[in-house]
Amino acid sequence: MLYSTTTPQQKRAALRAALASGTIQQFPGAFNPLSARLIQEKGFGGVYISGAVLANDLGLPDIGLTTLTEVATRAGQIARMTDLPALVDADTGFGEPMNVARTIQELENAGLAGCHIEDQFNPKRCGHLDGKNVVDLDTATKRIRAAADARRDPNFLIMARTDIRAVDGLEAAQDRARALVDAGADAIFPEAMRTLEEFKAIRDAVDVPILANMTEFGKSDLFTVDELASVGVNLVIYPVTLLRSAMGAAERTLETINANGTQEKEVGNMLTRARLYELVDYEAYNHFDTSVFNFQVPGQHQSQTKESL
Ligand SMILES: C[C@](O)(C(=O)O)[C@H](CC(=O)O)C(=O)O
Ligand SMILES: [Mg+2]
Repeated sequence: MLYSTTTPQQKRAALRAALASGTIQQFPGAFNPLSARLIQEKGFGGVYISGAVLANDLGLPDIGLTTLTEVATRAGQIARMTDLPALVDADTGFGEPMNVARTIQELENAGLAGCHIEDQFNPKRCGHLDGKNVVDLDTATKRIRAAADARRDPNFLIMARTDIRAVDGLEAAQDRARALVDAGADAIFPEAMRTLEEFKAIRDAVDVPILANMTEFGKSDLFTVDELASVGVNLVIYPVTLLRSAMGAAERTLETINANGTQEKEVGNMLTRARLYELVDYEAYNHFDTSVFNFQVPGQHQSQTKESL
């Protein structure tokens, strides 16, 4: 009821343990706080909070227009609705090293379990689009070092994302991944890998957990979780999947209303009122008052509820 009772510290420790468990983790992207509830209910190990989704949700393209305040606020709203650890996309860190340090502390304050910081130039773009560029090694490693030094909870996960594969090739991605780990990254997100072999090459280059981004309509095929586990991937994200599904459904429903003058035909595909109430734990709120106002009035024998007064 209200919010998760698991503390951010517990979630961070849980994320560390999950990544060290040897079992691949699957984090779907929550496009709002309620969808984080659904992700938890369906048994996933964690929640991803996508920068693309946060931007698109505001009607903006994913080109670095969102601010730290917007991202930390929304990510915090999502993180506090679930007991699962939440990993947030911090883009390029919202500036250079000093800003990156502040970003980490704000994300810690917002209750996140970790974040990833990428080595793209600003304005950044989706890692699966052409025409992106990366900063030099010195700038990239400084961002990560600043992030690692700034955290106050040693379990807050600093993941370094490198977009260099699409710019300078796979070997450059291996070299950069190693350098980012040396700079203090706890995990690596190699962006826009094209094949399973490429994931394997990154796996061979570093000893820390690695992430696979299974975003649709991008440069990677949609590998199964078993395929990804077979090449040593520790964590797979489905960043924009739920937003695309939800918006796809919304579009179809609007078309149905236009075509038929009623939504009737789509009702069977909707989350029912009962399911929606279940997800927001409506029942628990019904009982809240009765437990709080169940007190003894001096001079009377039986306890009285608010209703009987
Ligand atoms: C993972 C990602 O950074 C995101 O913001 O979710 C995006 C996803 C996408 O645009 O499909 C990315 O750059 O891959
Ligand atoms: Mg992103």
